[in-house]
Amino acid sequence: MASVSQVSLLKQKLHSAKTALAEVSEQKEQNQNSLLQFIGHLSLACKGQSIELDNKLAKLRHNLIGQDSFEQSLPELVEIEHLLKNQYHHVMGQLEEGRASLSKVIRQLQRVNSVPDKVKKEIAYFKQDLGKPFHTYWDYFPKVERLVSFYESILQQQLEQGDKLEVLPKHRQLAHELAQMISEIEFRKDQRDQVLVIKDSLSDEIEVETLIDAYQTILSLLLENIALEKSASQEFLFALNDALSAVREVVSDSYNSNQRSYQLKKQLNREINSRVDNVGDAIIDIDDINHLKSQVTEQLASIRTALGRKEALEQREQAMLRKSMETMRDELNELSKEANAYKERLFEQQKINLLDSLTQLPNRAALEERMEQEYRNYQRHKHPLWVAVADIDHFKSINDNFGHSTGDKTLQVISMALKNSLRESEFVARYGGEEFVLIIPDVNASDIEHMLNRVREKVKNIPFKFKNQRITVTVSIGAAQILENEQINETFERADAALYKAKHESRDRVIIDN
Ligand SMILES: Nc1nc2c(ncn2[C@@H]2O[C@H](COP(=O)(O)OP(=O)(O)OP(=O)(O)O)[C@@H](O)[C@H]2O)c(=O)[nH]1
Repeated sequence: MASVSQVSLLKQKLHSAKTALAEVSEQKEQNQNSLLQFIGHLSLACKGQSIELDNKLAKLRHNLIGQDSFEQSLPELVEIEHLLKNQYHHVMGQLEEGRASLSKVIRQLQRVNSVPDKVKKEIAYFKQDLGKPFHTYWDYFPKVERLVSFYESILQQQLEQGDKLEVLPKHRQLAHELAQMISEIEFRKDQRDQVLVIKDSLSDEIEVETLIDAYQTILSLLLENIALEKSASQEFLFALNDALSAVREVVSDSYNSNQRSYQLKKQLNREINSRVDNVGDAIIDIDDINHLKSQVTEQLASIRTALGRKEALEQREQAMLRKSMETMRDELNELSKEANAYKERLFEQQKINLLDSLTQLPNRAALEERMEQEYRNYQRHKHPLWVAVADIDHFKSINDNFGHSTGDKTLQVISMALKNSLRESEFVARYGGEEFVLIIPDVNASDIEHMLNRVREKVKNIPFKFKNQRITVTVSIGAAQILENEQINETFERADAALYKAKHESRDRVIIDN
């Protein structure tokens, strides 16, 4: 009996265990299905964000369908979690970048003068709103749409106004390039103030009309330069020609008048001679003394007249000669004045040609001349000779943050500091942009690094203050010593490569090529 009841109890237990097992596996299947469903939705939601993530999710879904437990897929899940995390940071980064570029565009929009007041206000609110970070792309897209609508209303307004041209980033770029080009052109002293005004007008807020005006003015200044140079030579040639023809005229005048007066003189001489002969004949022929007296008196009177005429002729000749000599002297004086002015102009032009107009340091042409000269010295005496290339660090950010004319002033101040930190026998030129080349003779290898570091520190210690902000500007320097059998250009290239290294090793440093 007891065993019968035990068996039925066991049966009961077995039945309920079976039911429980069935429930558990049903539950598991349900869980697995929900997981599959979840992964399916996650795949859809993430689709297109990252190919790697897409592939991993598809593979996981595929694996889970064939498996009766998802434990095997745990490593894949961990990987996907990692990818999702990365994706999150990537998206956040992109959103932040998007927000920053929207803010930049908005700042540019705020600079446009012709924005209607109402839109101006909306833009200001929008800008405040942009200060808050975005969390999803859905925060970002409407902002872009809004921005486009601002553009549209500004464009609309401008179309209605009709005359003012819209300032595009391309125009700003052109203005920037023009300003840079101006820095590289050598203008005459009397043109420089005008050029500075144009340069100022090109920094920061420009209008398209300003840009066009600037182009026109610069072009006419350049043309004027060319024309002036040409007319200077022309003036000189004309003056030279005038003077030469004056000389020729004087010579031929004096020849002609000489010829004429020679004939006259000959005739006069003949007359005088014949008078004298007549007197002689009279003395021989005439016996009556009274008659002789009157004859002689008559002859003498005509001799006197002839002599008087002769004297008058000679005086006239003398006066004519003096006059033509004076004309010739005046012409020659004029010519030599002209030649001096021309010489001065050429000298001035030569000086301009060798000086950088912005910094007044020697320019690239002057550098080449000096390099040749130092190279010749080196070949003769074999004393040490160094070439160093210095470049201002992050100079672009000075232009970007404080404007091109502040950039120009910075270049001027640094140029002076470089020049003042060198000895008389040393040389610095502006090679271009924010790059300078130093030629340093007679310094030993053990001293050069210390010497260049002094130059670097000198620049670093300049107390720049822009927009009430104390700024430290630094330079990186690369240097090389000329080697036996090396051309100086090769030394320059090694110095430039050392500068490149200095730039890559955190800047504000001196690197010597060894
Ligand atoms: N204001 C002004 N800027 C100039 C002149 N010549 C060149 N520049 C600017 O100098 C900047 C040089 O920038 P980059 O070559 O990028 O170098 P950087 O910003 O100094 O950076 P690193 O050299 O890498 O430290 C550019 O923005 C040029 O427009 C000039 O005569 N005046």
